Amino acid sequence: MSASAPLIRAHNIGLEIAGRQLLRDISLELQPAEIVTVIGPNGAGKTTLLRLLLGLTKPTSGTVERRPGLRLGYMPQRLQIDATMPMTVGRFLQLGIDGVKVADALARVGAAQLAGARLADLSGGEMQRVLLARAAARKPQLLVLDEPTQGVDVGGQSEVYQLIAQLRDELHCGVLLVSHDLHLVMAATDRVLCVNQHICCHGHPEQVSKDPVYLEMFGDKLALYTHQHNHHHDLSGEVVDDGGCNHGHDHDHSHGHHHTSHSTADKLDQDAP
Ligand SMILES: Nc1ncnc2c1ncn2[C@@H]1O[C@H](COP(=O)(O)OP(=O)(O)OP(=O)(O)O)[C@@H](O)[C@H]1O
Repeated sequence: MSASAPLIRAHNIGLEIAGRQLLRDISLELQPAEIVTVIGPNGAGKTTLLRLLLGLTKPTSGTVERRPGLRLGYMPQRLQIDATMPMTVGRFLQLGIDGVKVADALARVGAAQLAGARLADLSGGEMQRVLLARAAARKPQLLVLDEPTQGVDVGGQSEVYQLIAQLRDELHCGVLLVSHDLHLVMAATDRVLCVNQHICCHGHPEQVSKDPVYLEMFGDKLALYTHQHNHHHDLSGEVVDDGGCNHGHDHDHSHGHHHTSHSTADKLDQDAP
């Protein structure tokens, strides 16, 4: 593969475990310096997809090709830290990675002051920055981040996404991330893959956010982010009192479908990216 060839290419991959099809028919390419975000409901197979692409799990069908010698930086979904563990941030960054310059690695994520702090004392947002610093320290060609804003307060979440975009610009690496922060991630990604056992829809964020399958899957959730309603509207737009029950819904079109309808998803299924 040449320098402009995809970093990873998956062709029709699927995974079946104990008779259960966790993922099926997934084809995709990850390009250098591109930010790709995987979204989907809980249990949709997002983490499993990352593991297949990284080669941590072998697909039961299809093939995954990685660029030979591909340098990966992986930030897992969670890291359990024992509160009594005395390890400092600086030491943690050096573990298993040769020649890491701790000050540079932390400066890259705006956390230079944390070098001497104990890992167990970090706040959620500080911990995510340190994990990002560690993933970036290998100067990866592909940075893989599983829910990078876990434990980060709402105010800090957009900073994490800005930081990810900054790392991409600085390291010219591809970024593959799983996220539940729909409202933030849509602004900070080049391409979105909406997954629920298979790829339900994909494309540029503005395309995907108008896709009926996406709206069906996330319409309610998006409405929650944009505004909270404690009332409904009738067809002419007049407010109808519903007795003060706070549903957090958008207008009428978001009602009645909290889960993906596979029949619709399958009907609208598109070509792989
Ligand atoms: N090794 C395994 N053996 C059996 N089932 C598994 C295995 N790994 C994952 N699963 C199942 O596959 C499904 C998808 O899991 P996965 O962790 O990939 O979902 P996810 O989309 O990342 O979910 P979440 O948003 O909740 O993190 C789940 O139902 C999970 O229980």
